[in-house]
Amino acid sequence: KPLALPGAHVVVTGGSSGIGKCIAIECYKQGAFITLVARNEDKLLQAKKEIEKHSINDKQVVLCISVDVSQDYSQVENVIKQAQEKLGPVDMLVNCAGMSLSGKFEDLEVSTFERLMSVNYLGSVYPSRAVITTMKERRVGRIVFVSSQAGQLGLFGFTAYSSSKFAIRGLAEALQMEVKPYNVYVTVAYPPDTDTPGFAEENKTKPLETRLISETTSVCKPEQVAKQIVKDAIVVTMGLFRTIALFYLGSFDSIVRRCMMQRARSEIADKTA
Ligand SMILES: NC(=O)C1=CN([C@@H]2O[C@H](COP(=O)(O)OP(=O)(O)OC[C@H]3O[C@@H](n4cnc5c(N)ncnc54)[C@H](OP(=O)(O)O)[C@@H]3O)[C@@H](O)[C@H]2O)C=CC1
Ligand SMILES: CCCCCCCCCCCCCCCC(=O)[C@@H](N)CO
Repeated sequence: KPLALPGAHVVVTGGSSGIGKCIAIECYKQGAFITLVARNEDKLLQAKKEIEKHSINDKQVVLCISVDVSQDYSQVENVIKQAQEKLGPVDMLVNCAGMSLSGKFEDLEVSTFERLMSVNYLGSVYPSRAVITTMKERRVGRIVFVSSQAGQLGLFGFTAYSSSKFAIRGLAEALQMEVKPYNVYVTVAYPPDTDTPGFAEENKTKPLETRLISETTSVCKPEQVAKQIVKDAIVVTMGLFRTIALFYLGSFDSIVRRCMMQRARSEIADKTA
């Protein structure tokens, strides 16, 4: 049942920096082949060199592809095609590309809401949409979404960021219900503040209240956050919320399974008729 990482193809968006880079290193250390997806080519090459230091055999490959995951679906689809041609079908997709901008609601430009929604939300929809058909066909796959603690609680200064991270949760839970019968598993990570280049950038413009709220918890190391995310993706378990919702989700899952079986039966009946 757990996904075997040795020899697996893992695509990490946002894999050139911070949490994404640490996730790539963690998977590479366990024998995976990696595709890094981000915009800046220098940062991609830098990260590739760093990741390659952790190889455990001489067959492992780190592929880099530059694309903006938030702009054009057909570009993202092409990137996934290229990656699959070089390293085979994607076994695990980690949607880690994202950014944070904070400020009081009335001080944020309207364009900031559009930007965060495209990068954090659509930037997770596009790569997932591009891998899902093959995963369902192969009956193999993991899709990881990186939300945030600010994706569980709406917090001062995060009207634009929190909503883009809440959106990810809705997407992930709905998608999980669709793909579970195909042995494809979806996980969502809700990390706390983590010491990354993106976090340093965010702190330059954080409102005081946001900073004080954020300082009530400690800052995590990206290696530690990455380790947990990879572990949760390999061995899928249930969080507290999911346990409470177990009855409902379980009965919904069985509706989905029943429909799938019914459809399969009528297809067979049609063929033999
Ligand atoms: N650090 C933290 O405190 C927390 C972070 N998170 C989330 O974790 C994720 C990673 O954060 P963190 O490691 O701090 O971020 P970093 O800023 O350090 O790294 C972001 C990565 O995403 C890439 N990226 C950003 N925008 C795009 C885009 N439009 N298209 C393709 N790639 C893109 C960047 O490369 P490039 O710029 O070259 O494209 C880079 O590789 C984000 O989704 C963030 O919201 C969640 C909770 C806490
Ligand atoms: C049941 C839920 C538990 C909630 C615990 C309470 C936490 C309050 C402090 C939260 C600090 C803000 C985190 C945002 C991290 C982030 O996404 C940005 N740093 C990205 O750069």
